[in-house]
Amino acid sequence: MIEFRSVRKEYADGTVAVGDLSLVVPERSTTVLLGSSGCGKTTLLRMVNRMVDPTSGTVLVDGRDVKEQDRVRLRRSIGYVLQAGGLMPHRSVLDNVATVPRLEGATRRAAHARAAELLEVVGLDPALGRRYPGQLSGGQQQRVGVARALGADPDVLLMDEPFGAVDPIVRADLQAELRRLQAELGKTVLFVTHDVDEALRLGDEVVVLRSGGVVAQQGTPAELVAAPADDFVADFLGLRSRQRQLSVREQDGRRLVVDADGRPVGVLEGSLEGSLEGSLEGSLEGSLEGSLEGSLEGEVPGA
Ligand SMILES: Nc1ncnc2c1ncn2[C@@H]1O[C@H](COP(=O)(O)OP(=O)(O)OP(=O)(O)O)[C@@H](O)[C@H]1O
Repeated sequence: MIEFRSVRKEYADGTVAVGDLSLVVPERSTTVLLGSSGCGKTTLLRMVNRMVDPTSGTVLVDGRDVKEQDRVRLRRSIGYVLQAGGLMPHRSVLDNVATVPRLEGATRRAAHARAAELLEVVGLDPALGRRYPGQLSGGQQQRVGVARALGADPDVLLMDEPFGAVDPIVRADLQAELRRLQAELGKTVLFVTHDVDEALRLGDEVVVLRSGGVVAQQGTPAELVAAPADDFVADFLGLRSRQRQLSVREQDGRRLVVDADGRPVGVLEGSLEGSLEGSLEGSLEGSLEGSLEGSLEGEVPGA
C-alpha cells in the first residue's frame, strides 16, 4: 500500500505542484492518477521513489516512511516505467533488462537468464534481447521498459504515461498486456495518464486531479462515471460531451451503440442482450404487468 499524508510540493521558483494532498493507493491493484498537463501527476509519482521530496507531509510505502529509507535502495526496489522507455541506447536489450539484477549483485549470466525470462513475461521473444533499443518498435521498447522495471521483482510499479508515445493500436495492445500482467503478478501499480479512456480501462481506482495537485474525486471507474462529484469531474471525463451520450440503434441485424450525433462507437454483444432480456423478463416485465393490470382494471369500469 502507498499512502500520501498531507503532501505538498512547492518547487524552488514558488510553483505549487501539489497542494495538501492525502491519498491511499491500495495494494495489489492499479490506481490511475488522471489529470490534465501540469496538474502534478509526475511530481506525486516521483515522491514515491524519492526522485522528488515533498516540501511537507509524508509518503509511506507498506507503512514505512520513504524518507527514512536509503534513496538508492528504495529506487531499485520500486519499478519505474517512463513514456520514452528510458532505455540505455548503447546497451543491448538484455543488458538493459538485466540492469537491476546486476546492481543487486547477480552474475552476468544469472542476470541475463532472468532478463530473458522477463522478456517472455512481457510478451517479447527473448531473441530480441540481442538487439539495441533503437532496433525495436516503440511498442516493443515500452515492453522492454516494463520488463526492466520488473527486474527487482518489485511490489510497487510506478508508470508515468508509459504508453503515450505509441499509436492507438499498439497502445490498446500494451494496455491489454498490462491488465494480463497485473492479473498474473498482482503488483501495486500507480499509473499516470491524462487519457480518460486509458484511465477507465486500466484503473481499479481512478484519482481525478485538479490543477495544483488537488484530488477532485477518487473511485472505481464505474463510480466516477455513475456519480461524478461535480461539474469539473463530469467535464473532465467527458460525460457531458456528445461522444459519451450513447444509445442503441439496430442496423443489419446488429445492435449498434451510437453517440448523440448517431456516430457508431461499438456493437452491443449478444450475451449482454441475453442477460438484459433475462432480467427484463424476470423482474421488470412482471412488475410492469402487475401495475398495468392494477391501474387499467381500476380505470376501465368507469369508462
Ligand atoms: N523542477 C521543477 N521546477 C519548477 N516547477 C516544476 C518543476 N517540475 C515541475 N514543475 C511544475 O509543477 C507543476 C506540476 O508538474 P508535473 O510534471 O508534476 O505535472 P504533470 O501533471 O505530470 O504534467 P504532464 O502531464 O504535462 O507531465 C507544473 O506547473 C510544472 O511546471
